[in-house]
Amino acid sequence: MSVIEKVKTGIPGFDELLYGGIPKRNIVLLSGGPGTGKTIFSQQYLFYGLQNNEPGVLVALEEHPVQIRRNMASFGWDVRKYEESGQFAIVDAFTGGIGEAAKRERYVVTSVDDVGELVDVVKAAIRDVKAERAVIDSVSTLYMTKPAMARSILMQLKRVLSGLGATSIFVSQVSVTERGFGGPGVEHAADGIVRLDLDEVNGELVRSLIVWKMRGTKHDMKRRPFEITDKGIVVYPDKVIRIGREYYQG
Ligand SMILES: Nc1ncnc2c1ncn2[C@@H]1O[C@H](COP(=O)(O)OP(=O)(O)OP(=O)(O)O)[C@@H](O)[C@H]1O
Repeated sequence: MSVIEKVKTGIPGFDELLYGGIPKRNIVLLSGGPGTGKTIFSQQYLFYGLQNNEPGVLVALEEHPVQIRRNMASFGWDVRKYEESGQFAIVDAFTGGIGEAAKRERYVVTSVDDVGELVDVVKAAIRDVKAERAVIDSVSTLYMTKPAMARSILMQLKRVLSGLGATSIFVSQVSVTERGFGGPGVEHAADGIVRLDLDEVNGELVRSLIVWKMRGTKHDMKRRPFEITDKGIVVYPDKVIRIGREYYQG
């Protein structure tokens, strides 16, 4: 019997929900509304890899690479030395190559509407650093204006990343009230879905997550609370949370 290799996210409390980690080469859709912690979760996943000799690539579509390095450093995740040693790369799919700071970026996608160009640059970055982990933040940006293309865009990226051996998180933005994870095209194409939520309970915002699907492993089926601290995300795998979300989302 072959045992499926797992990739530890390193997020305290989370790997237990997956009985060890994400099955290798899976594409995990990390879905949630604004401010739910998707970016922090995915950056923590990459940095844990770097600390454990697993190179990574971050495809930045939502924020300037300069801002990403700064935000990561604020959690103690300083990626510069890993960029210098060739174990980490940020693909700049944000600036379009415009601006002084953008000129210093090594991997730049000039037209985000051109998925072919994006795929080529991502491929080069993955090969150069020999990435075992990849994050796209966010995939929603790629098909916001052309939802009919969502599935084919996702499949192209999946083929490249999974084919090159990377285990990936695709950040998927959904609106606060949306019950889904980013549309049927992507939800079925992804190997896993993790949903992050922020809900008002008794006048207070409460964070929780649920593993909706994960090909290649059994997984926890309960809604678990988590927190964001100065060191990143901490999940409480032994606590259950009920948020009565069905009331307003039926
Ligand atoms: N040092 C910190 N300590 C505690 N919470 C923090 C800290 N830094 C950020 N946060 C929380 O994390 C949230 C931002 O998380 P993140 O950027 O990962 O969200 P996101 O799901 O990617 O959102 P969006 O889709 O809007 O970009 C902030 O709104 C804040 O509540």
